[in-house]
Amino acid sequence: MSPTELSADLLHASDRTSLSKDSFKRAFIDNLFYTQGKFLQVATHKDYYQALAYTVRDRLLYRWVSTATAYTGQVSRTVSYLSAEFLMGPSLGNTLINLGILDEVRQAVGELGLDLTDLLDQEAEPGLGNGGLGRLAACFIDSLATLELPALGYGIRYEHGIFYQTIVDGWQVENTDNWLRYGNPWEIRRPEWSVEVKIGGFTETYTDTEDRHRVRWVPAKTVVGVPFDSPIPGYRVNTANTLRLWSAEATQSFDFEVFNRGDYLGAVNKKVTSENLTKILYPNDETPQGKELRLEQQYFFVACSLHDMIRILKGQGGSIERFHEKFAVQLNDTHPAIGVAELMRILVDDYLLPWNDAWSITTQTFGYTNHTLLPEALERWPLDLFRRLLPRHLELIFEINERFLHDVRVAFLGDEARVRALSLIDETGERYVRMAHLATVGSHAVNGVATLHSDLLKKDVLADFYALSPQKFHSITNGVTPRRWLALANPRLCELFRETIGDGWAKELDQLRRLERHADDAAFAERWRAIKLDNKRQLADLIVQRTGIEVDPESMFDVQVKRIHEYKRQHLAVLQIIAMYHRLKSDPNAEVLPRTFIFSGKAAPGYAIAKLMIRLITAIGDVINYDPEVRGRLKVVFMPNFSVTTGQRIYPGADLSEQISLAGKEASGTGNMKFAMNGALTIGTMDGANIEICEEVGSDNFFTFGMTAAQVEERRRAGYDPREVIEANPELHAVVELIRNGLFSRGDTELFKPIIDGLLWHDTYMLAADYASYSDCQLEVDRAYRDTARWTRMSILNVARSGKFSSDRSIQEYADKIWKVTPVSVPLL
Ligand SMILES: [N-]=[N+]=N[C@]1([C@H](N)O)O[C@H](CO)[C@@H](O)[C@H](O)[C@H]1O
Repeated sequence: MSPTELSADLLHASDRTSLSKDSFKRAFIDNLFYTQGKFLQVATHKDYYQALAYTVRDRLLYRWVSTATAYTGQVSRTVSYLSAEFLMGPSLGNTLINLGILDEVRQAVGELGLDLTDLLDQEAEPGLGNGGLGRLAACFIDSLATLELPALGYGIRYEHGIFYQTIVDGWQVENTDNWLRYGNPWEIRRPEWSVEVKIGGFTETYTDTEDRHRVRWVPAKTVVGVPFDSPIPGYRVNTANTLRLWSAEATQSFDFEVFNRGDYLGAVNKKVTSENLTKILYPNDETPQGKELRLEQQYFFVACSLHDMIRILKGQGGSIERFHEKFAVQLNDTHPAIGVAELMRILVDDYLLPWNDAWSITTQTFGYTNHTLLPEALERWPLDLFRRLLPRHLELIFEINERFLHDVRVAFLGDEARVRALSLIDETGERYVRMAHLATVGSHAVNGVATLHSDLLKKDVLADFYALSPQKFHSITNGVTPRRWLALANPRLCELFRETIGDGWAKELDQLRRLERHADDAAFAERWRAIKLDNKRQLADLIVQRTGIEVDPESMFDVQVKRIHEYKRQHLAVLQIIAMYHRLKSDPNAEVLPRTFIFSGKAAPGYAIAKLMIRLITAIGDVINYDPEVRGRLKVVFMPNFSVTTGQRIYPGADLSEQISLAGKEASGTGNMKFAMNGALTIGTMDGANIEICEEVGSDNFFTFGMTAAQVEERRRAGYDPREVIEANPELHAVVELIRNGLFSRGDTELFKPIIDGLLWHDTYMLAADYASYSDCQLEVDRAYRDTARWTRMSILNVARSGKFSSDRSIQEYADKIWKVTPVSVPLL
């Protein structure tokens, strides 16, 4: 009997694969005892959670092993998704949804006197990402598994993820995240697949025994990359792909010799410095941290991942010349772009492939996704730092550049300006390596993450590359997984779906379109409203619990949750709220539609204006929320610590989704999609994916305002003076004066001066220019909300027409257009 048959037999024999309620109860008690060493009476909620996690994990491992067996057997073409961030969120709930056992497990633990919701809340959230880019990676690997596409997610196992945000005296305070405090039942350490990574040092050429010219890289130090694997189950399929996160460890954890010389710190120095490599996630969204450690982190996980892919290829008898046939490697932004040079180093230096063969394999292997147009977000590394950390890679990048610019000169004879613009090397200042250029030249496919964004990429940031190789450029609009963002986050609404259209929508989101025929059904609309109100009540409970602020679930919940950034314009919403407050103060008996403004989001610790924007939000709340004349008709809440878990609680309870970035700045947005599919209506600019949401749901079910991206450019070209605009708009002028005079800062006119001065003298993100249109649009929102039947109909149609925004659709496009990969069905062992 073969090992596979034997293990299949043993697996079937054990009770640890069964999904039945009773097997669960038995296994749960077993794990509580044998894993946690506790029994029901003395166990803590953490113990119960851990025991349940291990019980569910067993069922997952069964699929994981079955999947690995299927893939090994078939040498299937595999997607490798390289991302410095994976914002996974808690695993237990999502796994129960994808295995289709949520109800059984809820019942099983219920019969043991426990509440599944409590246990779900025990799980620490792995915050291994900053925002949209990291969460997109998580949604994508969920869809890859659900579509039964062989895939590996490769990233970094940060010991400390994104900071835990608390609000103290109205200010953001960053607290170290300790997601690993109680261990992580969802990962398995795989030391057997460790990789040694070189860093620093120098290169030297030599002639080897076969008289061949070779280059040797003599590193200054080596670090060991240890993989931690987590199973990624697809929805209602047997497939469980792998997320492989690399952790840095020392080649030698304790140097006895140094210790014997009485230098204890010296003895552990290697261990400490090595582990520092994956100690913490850089908390910046859109603003690269030009720190040495950041480049080391990027090279470390990319080097480990490429080494690991070659191990897998070799393990299946594959040859290096066919690496690109086995692996389709996607670069999630430029953070892993060093991969282009690393694969060339391996192919040329280690496998001695001729340059052109190596380059052909490399360019056929990589695809590059750009996620931002913000110039300050495009990574470029100083040559000195590069030379010091990665001397061989810099040599290779120069070679790549020389050959590339030769082609450019042939294509654009005598156009040296274009040569400078396209070069991988920015010759200004201390000279830099442009990572977006390396990624673009080294890939066979480049894509933006929404139609407008991809157009602007072709017209602007990568225009010269588009002119050179238009065939490389694609557009694949982002998506989000309906499993976490609907099935798990909004069970009430999904129950109504089940009764009305069945539950095929979770795998085929376009099926939601069947709800359209119920949009005018009064009884259905009544239920729809009742569900939204219940979700709002639940959100109101969370708000008072987290902030102490009482809010009225009957009021309109007007929500803006995302990273704090000037281009996302949370401060535009603040200006409008102050105008509403001002209007109310000038006529307290005016008929005002009660609104609760809910903000949430983290500011990068070094981004002072963003932190001041949070302070402004809490400051206006401190005044408005306790102003007796307002009588609770306006409430402003800043919910601390926006995360995947918090998002799951907020999206189902929102009425209005604020997507108000300056057109041309938000590449896509993904929160906008989560709101729409949970029945919130959007007030938004024609930016990123807002445009496509508006197209799908219909412009009469979307509140549009503001300049388009073209109008923004036009206005900027024509010369933009924000003071002129503010002077000309009495309401806006009054609002600016109220802030300037310290109404929201106990008379301190200095506190918000940086924001006011920014507005008056620069207004980089054109708040003043879009203010009037935004303010008018909010009045339109009021009118629509008063017409309950109309609002409910719009809400139903937003959900019914949000099918496009499933990450399954995005991934199918990547598979068809870029990766050329096909599903592999996995038989259970
Ligand atoms: N980095 N980055 N970019 C972003 C987000 N900030 O993470 O990627 C997200 C995922 O593509 C986009 O939705 C969002 O618009 C864009 O700003």
